[in-house]
Amino acid sequence: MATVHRACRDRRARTADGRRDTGAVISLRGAALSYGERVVWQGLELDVRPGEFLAVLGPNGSGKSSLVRALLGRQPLSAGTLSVLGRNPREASGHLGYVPQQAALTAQTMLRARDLVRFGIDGHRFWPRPRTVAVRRRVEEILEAVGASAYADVPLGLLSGGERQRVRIGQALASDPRILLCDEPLLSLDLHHQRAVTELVDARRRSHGTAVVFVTHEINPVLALVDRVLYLARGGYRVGTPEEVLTSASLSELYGTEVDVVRVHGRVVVVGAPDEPIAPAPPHHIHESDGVRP
Ligand SMILES: Nc1ncnc2c1ncn2[C@@H]1O[C@H](COP(=O)(O)OP(=O)(O)OP(=O)(O)O)[C@@H](O)[C@H]1O
Repeated sequence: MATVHRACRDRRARTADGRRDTGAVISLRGAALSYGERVVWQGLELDVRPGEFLAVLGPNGSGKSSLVRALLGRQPLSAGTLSVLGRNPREASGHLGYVPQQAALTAQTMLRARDLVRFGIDGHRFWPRPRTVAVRRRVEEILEAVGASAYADVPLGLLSGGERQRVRIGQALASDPRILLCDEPLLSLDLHHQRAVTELVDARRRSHGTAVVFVTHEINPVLALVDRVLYLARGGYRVGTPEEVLTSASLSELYGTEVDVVRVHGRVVVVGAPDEPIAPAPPHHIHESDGVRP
């Protein structure tokens, strides 16, 4: 027995690529992602801890969704290493919950919230799936947890954007993930639904220690919840608490142009940040100490 424990301890002590385990559920070292000649980001050093809420910000085309795809094991890095739960991201994908960007659904779809959540539990199995009492009970629990019980049997195409987003979060949570990846889950939601969605995600990470990587264009709806911000722009990045990263000095340096960060009534407003992707800065722009804040 003691041998087994020691073996487990030893396995935990090292990550898949032989580095000492820091307890991080996501670990990127010297990571770069390119499409052909186009370098999206590079030199990325990042550890995400269990239960941490990391918001990923940046202008259009800065590589936020590409990062999510890399974490899902769907997009290889062009340099550096990425480990998810101490493994290759593909091997860890069963422990990840993913809330994709809002996809258009036809009003004709007959799929219901109940079906989508069930796919989250047993979607990886081939049909026919046994509808066990345990699965049915779990579906009900999740629908209840995300506040979707009332419309569990309504075709998804007839639900509002906010209702659908609750169901998607339910689907992502159904497999009891250790990491939740959310790609712009607040897009096109009104303030009330934005709050409901962010509270659901926050409750999950507090109750289960699920790490959250939350891509968003708009920091304010999650500002009070996030532990750290990863801000991608111009091929580089900054990472740290919102107070560290969302400053005029930090973002001006990252963008290579003057950017003002103003705080008004508890909201953060970034003024002067270019919307369009700018050519990445040359590699020497990224300092070793950039953004690597414990
Ligand atoms: N499969 C691909 N092949 C080639 N280029 C790609 C591919 N996917 C994304 N890109 C390009 O990589 C860059 C980063 O795209 P990505 O979707 O990751 O950015 P983003 O920050 O999520 O953007 P947005 O905020 O607009 O959703 C963009 O310039 C995009 O056109």
